[in-house]
Amino acid sequence: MSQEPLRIRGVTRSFPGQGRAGPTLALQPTDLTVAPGEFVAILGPSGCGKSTLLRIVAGLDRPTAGTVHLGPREVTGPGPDRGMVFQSYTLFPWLSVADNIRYGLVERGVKPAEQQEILARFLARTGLRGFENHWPRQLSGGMQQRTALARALANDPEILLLDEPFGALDHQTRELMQELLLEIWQADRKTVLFVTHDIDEAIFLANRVVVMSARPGRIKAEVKVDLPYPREWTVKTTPEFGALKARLMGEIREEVRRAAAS
Ligand SMILES: Nc1ncnc2c1ncn2[C@@H]1O[C@H](COP(=O)(O)OP(=O)(O)OP(=O)(O)O)[C@@H](O)[C@H]1O
Repeated sequence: MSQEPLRIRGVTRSFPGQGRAGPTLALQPTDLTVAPGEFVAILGPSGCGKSTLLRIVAGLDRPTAGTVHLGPREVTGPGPDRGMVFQSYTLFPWLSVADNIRYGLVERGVKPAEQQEILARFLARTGLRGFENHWPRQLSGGMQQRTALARALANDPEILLLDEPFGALDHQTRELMQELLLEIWQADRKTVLFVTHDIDEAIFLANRVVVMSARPGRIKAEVKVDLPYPREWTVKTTPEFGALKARLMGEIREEVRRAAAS
């Protein structure tokens, strides 16, 4: 699928109150453009509306006001042009690894020979060769997320939407998954919008880090990450990485304090 820019314009979201509680304003008017092939990380404290914004881009939620366009098309619901991976494991438990990865291809009526070719490619790229007949419950958390990533990529979406995809993994597995994602991105340059609250993860992966304020969320800062690609884990030990980290820590600490005081 050719890639198109993502344009988020004036998107707000408030959730109706329940009982005596008033409505929750989750997102203040938000504008963001993501260019084709860019890797943008959205960083922010818990509850600042990161997932809400990503769900709106995915078409799983509707904004209270504002619009989202992928190329010329307005987003009004989910579609195969956007591939999503969530933090919680969302594989279909009744389908094998292979059938999970093939799911979107079967839905779209892709010919069986082409399905096999795509499946083989993404099993190899995500290191899952040999596990195609396993059930999700037989896989470690890291392998489940590899399968989820392969499932999203197999549909050749215009943009990948990743919501804390490694958030439930242990530290070592998380770092390996970051390297795997980076390898895939460096090879394909697929547009990525990646939500995280992990500063190191955001810097290591992204070209640009967008920092959100405490709730109600808005974009309060944007930091370009000029570290060259291909990146290896050793980049985390460089002074340039340290300087970016110090700057982003400052931005985030301010927001966490504000959130705790409110
Ligand atoms: N369906 C909903 N109904 C009511 N309130 C909601 C709903 N979804 C989100 N919220 C509220 O909107 C705010 C933003 O939530 P969101 O999940 O987008 O934050 P987040 O930045 O992704 O947080 P975290 O990092 O903890 O996942 C929170 O206060 C949350 O309670």
